[in-house]
Amino acid sequence: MTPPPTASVTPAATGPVPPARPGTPLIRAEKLRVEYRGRSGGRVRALRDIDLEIVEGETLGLVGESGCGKSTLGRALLRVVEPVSGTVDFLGLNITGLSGPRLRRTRADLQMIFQDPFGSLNPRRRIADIVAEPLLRARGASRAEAEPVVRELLERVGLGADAGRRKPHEFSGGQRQRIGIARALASSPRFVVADEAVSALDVSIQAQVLNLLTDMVRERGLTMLFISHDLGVVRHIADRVAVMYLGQIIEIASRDDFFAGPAHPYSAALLSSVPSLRAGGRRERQLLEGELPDPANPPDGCLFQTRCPFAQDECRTRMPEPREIAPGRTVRCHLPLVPSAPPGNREKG
Ligand SMILES: Nc1ncnc2c1ncn2[C@@H]1O[C@H](COP(=O)(O)OP(=O)(O)OP(=O)(O)O)[C@@H](O)[C@H]1O
Repeated sequence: MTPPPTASVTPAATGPVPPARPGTPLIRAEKLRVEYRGRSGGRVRALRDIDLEIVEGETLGLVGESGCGKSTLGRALLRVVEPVSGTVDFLGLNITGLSGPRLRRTRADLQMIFQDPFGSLNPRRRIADIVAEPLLRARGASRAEAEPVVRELLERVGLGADAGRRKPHEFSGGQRQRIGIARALASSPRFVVADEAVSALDVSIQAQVLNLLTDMVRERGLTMLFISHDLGVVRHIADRVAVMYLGQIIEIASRDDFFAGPAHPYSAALLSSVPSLRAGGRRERQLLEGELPDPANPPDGCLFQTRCPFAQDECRTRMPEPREIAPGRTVRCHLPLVPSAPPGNREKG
């Protein structure tokens, strides 16, 4: 296999980035809180003290209804959105306090693929300049260094090296998303957030772009947070799945455990809304009752209790803490649908 193109670049001001070590923590969020001013004047807690670890080489799928905080989490991990409190560590370095050139150089390792290729590509610029930008700006590469990297990337994403001379309007939606992928990978990042990266595309094009993305992520050993409302796509691409509800991660599990039988009633309702994904033994559709609460005015106790068919008194008064019910499987629910593994099994890991 040809190694991925890399420019000869200046090392990050944070020091040379250590080599990839699959399975070790790459990104860690601790008590990450982000708030916005709500329409009614109240505070919307978009992220409620999120604790999350993403290990090197994995793809974590992030799902949940619109407005639950998925994009905010992706952006906060990349330091595009500033947290009110909490920290983000990248390879053990707290990047929450970085600014200026140190932040800029760290950003070379942390890139984003956007949902809307139209919105994220400047219509007046040539594709070669758009793709080269992260390499020039964040890695400090020269134009001469960037040129072969960009040509190789444009070929790799299936557009041909000459695509660099053209402008975004000359390409279809799927092609523009390929340009978005090339741009995100130009600076040889270690971590990529793909935020609804294929949602705006036709289904047939979605599959092609998704395959390209997964191939490139695998080839380069990248770590990815894959945000999507489409559970079918997440099952295809993710190693683990995290589910968000009103700014909290309410379940996190391996892809296989999750799709075999989700542990949180909210996850179960999300899954049961997709006929082809209904988990074994729970064939009936479990409708989500009621409206998503106003995030500026959330309920007491468990945030999901107003819509949960299994809610008991305790759920209405006490917020459940995250609980590890099996190795690598955490749920924030007083009454999870999947019983805790007996201690013997848990130790086997
Ligand atoms: N710039 C902003 N100003 C005010 N409120 C915001 C802002 N961005 C997001 N929010 C609010 O924060 C909450 C989380 O939004 P976010 O976009 O992160 O959710 P999401 O799960 O990604 O939704 P979607 O799937 O619709 O993109 C929502 O209540 C949203 O209205």
